[in-house]
Amino acid sequence: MSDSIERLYQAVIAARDLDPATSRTARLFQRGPAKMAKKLAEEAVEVVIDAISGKPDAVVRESADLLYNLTVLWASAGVKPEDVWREMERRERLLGIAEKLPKSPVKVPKGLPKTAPVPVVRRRIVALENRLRKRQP
Ligand SMILES: N=c1c2ncn([C@@H]3O[C@H](COP(=O)(O)OP(=O)(O)OP(=O)(O)O)[C@@H](O)[C@H]3O)c2ncn1[C@@H]1O[C@H](COP(=O)(O)O)[C@@H](O)[C@H]1O
Repeated sequence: MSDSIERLYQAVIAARDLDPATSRTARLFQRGPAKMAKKLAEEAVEVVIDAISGKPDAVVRESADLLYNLTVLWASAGVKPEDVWREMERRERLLGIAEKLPKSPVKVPKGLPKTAPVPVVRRRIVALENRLRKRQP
């Protein structure tokens, strides 16, 4: 799937400077990030509605539109697909490590007065992330 998105990203970059009268992508770039964001949000809602309505074929079509509009917004924001893949790989490593940790739920002591602040449960993954960040060059 990442190959398809990377090809689409290259096509979006190539279409950016085409004639907005004939290229939807060029028209989106001409109208700017706010319009791109609006289209992306609309497509996300369309995916949600079709999924809840039990229309998998429509979910497929709208997901393709969603990925197209996301790719356009990435290009506009200066984000490349490989930036996102790198973040996903980083989380996979973190989650992979976190999955091996014992899940120790934080026990809130009984009898705390109602006004006492509830202890903030910091997910272990955050601690791991800090450790990994220290290790990275
Ligand atoms: N992958 C896509 C792609 N997916 C979806 N879309 C457009 O996204 C729209 C889907 O959103 P909507 O359902 O809201 O459609 P719409 O109601 O017509 O859109 P609006 O009237 O709301 O603007 C469709 O009209 C498609 O034209 C795409 N438009 C272009 N591409 C690719 O982008 C590249 C550049 O193409 P051009 O933009 O045509 O230069 C090419 O590789 C294309 O294949």
